[in-house]
Amino acid sequence: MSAFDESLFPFYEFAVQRAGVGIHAVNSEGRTIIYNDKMKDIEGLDLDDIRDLSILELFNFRQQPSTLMEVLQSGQEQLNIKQTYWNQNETEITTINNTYPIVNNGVLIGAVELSHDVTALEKFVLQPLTKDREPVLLNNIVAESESMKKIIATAKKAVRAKLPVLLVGEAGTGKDLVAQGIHHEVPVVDSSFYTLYCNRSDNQSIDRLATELKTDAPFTLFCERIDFLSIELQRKLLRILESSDLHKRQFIASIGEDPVELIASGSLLKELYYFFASFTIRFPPLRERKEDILPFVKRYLARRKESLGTALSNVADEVQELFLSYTWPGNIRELEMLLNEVASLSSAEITITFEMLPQHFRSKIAVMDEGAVPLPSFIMPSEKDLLPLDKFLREAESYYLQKALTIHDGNITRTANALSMSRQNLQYRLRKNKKGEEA
Ligand SMILES: Nc1ncnc2c1ncn2[C@@H]1O[C@H](COP(=O)(O)OP(=O)(O)OP(=O)(O)O)[C@@H](O)[C@H]1O
Repeated sequence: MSAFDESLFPFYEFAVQRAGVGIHAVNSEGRTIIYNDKMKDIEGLDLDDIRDLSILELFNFRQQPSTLMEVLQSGQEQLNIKQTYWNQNETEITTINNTYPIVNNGVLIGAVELSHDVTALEKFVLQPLTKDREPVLLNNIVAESESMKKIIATAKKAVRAKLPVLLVGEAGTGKDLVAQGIHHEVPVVDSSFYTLYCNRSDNQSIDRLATELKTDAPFTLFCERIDFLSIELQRKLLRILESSDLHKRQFIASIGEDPVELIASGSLLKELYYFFASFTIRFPPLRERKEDILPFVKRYLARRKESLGTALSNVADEVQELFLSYTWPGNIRELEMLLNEVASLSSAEITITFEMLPQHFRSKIAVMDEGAVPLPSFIMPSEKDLLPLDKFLREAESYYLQKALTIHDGNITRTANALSMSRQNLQYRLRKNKKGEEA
């Protein structure tokens, strides 16, 4: 088969588009040249969104080191790299990636990443192993920090008052867990816990809910992330809830950001907010209540030992310090998934040591240690966080140059060679960026 047989291109193209793995290929300059439908599903982006972006602009998309960029730099393949991130649709995604350099006639011409979406596997097979097998009780939730203790106390008051509750906090802070704790606080015979997973355009589940609410059965309804529903569906949900018997049911909802901002940006219906807001419970991110980190780890290891018989029961001092200094953008969920990963790869080890931490986590810590200013995220969660383009590009450039210098031990000549620029150009850009930072 000739490599240049152009009549085969439609077949290649078809196979790439229909493949069950995400495929993302970049040329040697880091420009995207292939981005298939599966990758679009995974990342929530379109080829048109990214075609004109250089890797500089793209590489912070996952807020994790870009394996494509690393492979372009090193020429070495990277296999079985697990990444968890929040895509453009604010959906949490876990992938396992294999990234390969593409070499033609001895010259590196680009890199290709194959992404396996294992989100469902994580959620339904791996995560339940760490979940409580018994009903979640408010008293069993890890609450060492003052703010978490206050959350538990307010949740108990809400149960007594039997009023709707609004849980406000970033993803992974424990809103779902507290909703379940509220449900189990005062057991009601035959009462069930229902979760309405709010999806922008999912009319059907709202209709199913309307039918369910017509019955007499007691239950707790948890509307998870109502801010993800379109305003039209929020209005419909409100109508259904208002026509239901409030005394028989416990209604709980969650949102991911401050309600005032969500209302102002048109993502939350004011009236729906008022419906739930009798008890508003705010969950601070984990980085603002670090006292919960080590107790959570301790409890996780004890449970894992009990259910799966793993030997792990301690954390080395060095790792404890890292856990306390890291910012945990994915909150307790991120910590829990990291522990899942470490524990599933452990055998007879008793203590979690630095060497047992996965490479992607160590890279994040390394970036923090270098004092690098985290890049503004390429995909912004809300309009207010958008930076002017030239400011974003300046920050991206500064970050990239610093990373490149670190890789080459601060050696200007080697760094300039690696970046295919002259020493003078590199020095000029470093000086310019420094002035920009001082200004
Ligand atoms: N205080 C805590 N004690 C024990 N486990 C916790 C605590 N907070 C969170 N978790 C665990 O972390 C994971 C994420 O929590 P949860 O699903 O409740 O977050 P969430 O705020 O509802 O996230 P999202 O907004 O993405 O739905 C769960 O597995 C949960 O069991």
